[in-house]
Amino acid sequence: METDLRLESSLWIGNKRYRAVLTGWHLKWTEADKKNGDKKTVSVPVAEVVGVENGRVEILPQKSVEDTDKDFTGGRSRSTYGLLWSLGRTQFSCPSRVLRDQWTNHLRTALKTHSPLRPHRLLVFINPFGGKKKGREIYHSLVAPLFELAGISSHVIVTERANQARDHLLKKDLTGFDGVVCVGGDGMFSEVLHGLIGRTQQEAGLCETDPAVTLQPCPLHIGIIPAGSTDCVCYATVGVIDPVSSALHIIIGDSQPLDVCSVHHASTLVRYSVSLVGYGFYGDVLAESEKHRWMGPLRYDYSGTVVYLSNRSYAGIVQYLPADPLLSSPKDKTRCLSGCNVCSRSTERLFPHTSDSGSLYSSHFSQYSNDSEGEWVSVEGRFRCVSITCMSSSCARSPLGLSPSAHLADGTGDLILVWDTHPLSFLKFLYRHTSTQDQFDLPFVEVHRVKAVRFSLPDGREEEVHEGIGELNRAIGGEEREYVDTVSRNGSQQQLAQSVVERETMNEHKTVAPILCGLCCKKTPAVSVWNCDGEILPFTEIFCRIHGQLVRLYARGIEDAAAMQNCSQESDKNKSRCITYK
Ligand SMILES: Nc1ncnc2c1ncn2[C@@H]1O[C@H](COP(=O)(O)OP(=O)(O)OP(=O)(O)O)[C@@H](O)[C@H]1O
Repeated sequence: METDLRLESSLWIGNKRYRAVLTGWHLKWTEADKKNGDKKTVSVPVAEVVGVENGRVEILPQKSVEDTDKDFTGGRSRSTYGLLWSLGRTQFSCPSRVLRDQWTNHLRTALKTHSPLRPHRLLVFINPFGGKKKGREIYHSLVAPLFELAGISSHVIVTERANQARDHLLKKDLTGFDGVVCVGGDGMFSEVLHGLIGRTQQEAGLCETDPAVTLQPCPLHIGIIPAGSTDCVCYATVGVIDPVSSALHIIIGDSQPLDVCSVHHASTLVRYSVSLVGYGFYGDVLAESEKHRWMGPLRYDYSGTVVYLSNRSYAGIVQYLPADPLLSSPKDKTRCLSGCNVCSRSTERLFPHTSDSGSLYSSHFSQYSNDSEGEWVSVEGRFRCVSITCMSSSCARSPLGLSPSAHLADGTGDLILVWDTHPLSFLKFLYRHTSTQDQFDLPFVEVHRVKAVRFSLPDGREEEVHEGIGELNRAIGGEEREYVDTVSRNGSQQQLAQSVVERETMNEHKTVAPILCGLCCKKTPAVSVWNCDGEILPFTEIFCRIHGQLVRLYARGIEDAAAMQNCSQESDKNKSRCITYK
């Protein structure tokens, strides 16, 4: 194959002549008319080539093609500044049309054979109302031209209602698609996540509601084009919120596996989460912010302040199944970066070298069997917050995230327990999320790497909750309906019997919390609510299980920013690497 693909000839970039060689894995060109010592060579991995087109082509901000006989244009993804990627464009001129056609054909074949994970056909969902309502514009002006250059055909659906993307993925024919792209924020990603996981389990004949069932990983990749008000999943998996960088990761077929946490109540699957499942402070902030949606993104700052000032802690029993401490620790001060060793070892653990994935999954499942029940650890007390996160959950405001050493794909989550403490100490904990100081290095904070977590209320809480229900209804009338809506709107899957959820929801009101009623409430509520990736859960007592590498994103994780920075400076020194050549 290497020999078939090899092509070598003189090419011109501008008025300089180069000796160009395509080997299959690399396209290289070296200045031809210089003395040997002065000759510079540019080497572009074929895996980074976005596409090739005949003629002199401009791609961004607007596509234009000057159809000439002897030119072709190559686009490649390149890191411009740290984690930000952009399109590098090179215009080559050949001595003849025949040679030009040979080059474009060889390059296209090399892309097929040496970069096999590239998508050819994508299903794209655009939420026109996400974030600043610019989803459509972002996709058509920044992303679609790149997909076109890469020869990717996309079927675009602009959503007309919430959950349209999820329902489509659950019910419609997905044959021929390599991946699903969501243009929107975390809510839109969550829809696609639920749709794809549900569809995969349906097809495998698996029951998602049972936490003991080992779920099938999704065959389709998910791409995220950030266009929401919160784009945490994109930030934590790409390292930057930039539609062009994300589009380039999709085009070159980068693949980042991701752990997913399933949240269950009794025998019901409530939701899937990849980021935060948080009780106490984070639940209260979300509940409070829902009352002030009219404030826009400011509502989170406002609600955070209100909830902080209300100085609440909640009683609870937390049981957790620790992960193997020999593999990694949430306090080991490492970061999960591209090509992470911990995640790679986990891949070997979850998917040993055999095609029999059924048995592999059952071996993983044994960790949850009765044999491991003895390993459960139980703690009881009053907590400011209880959080479970499958990833660092870094975002622009908290660049290191809730758990800076968490891994994207090691099959574990981090459980963060913040015990009741003095308000100023808690403020210190919160503040440390915005700095590089270690938020776990505080006496009232515990962090554990876990495979599963159970949360329950201590005995006797039930009565207190009953008393609180009146207050709840007075403070946030109609909340009961809202709970049911939340589950049916965002809750897991079609096959979750709605009636079960509604019945459970009604029952749960006997035990579930009066949610936050702000500073106006004289009595501290007995229980908080769970914030699950930005949605309020209708149940207090939950069971969470981490599913290793259940989905794959078109991303490559966080590249080492320092290394990338050096690379970028090097490339600036050598202008020929910033390819815009003729
Ligand atoms: N056409 C639509 N109309 C109304 N809601 C929609 C539509 N399409 C998707 N949604 C829903 O909008 C919600 C928010 O979308 P998204 O995450 O894209 O934006 P966002 O601005 O980041 O949202 P938020 O800040 O509320 O999380 C999602 O839960 C999604 O289900």
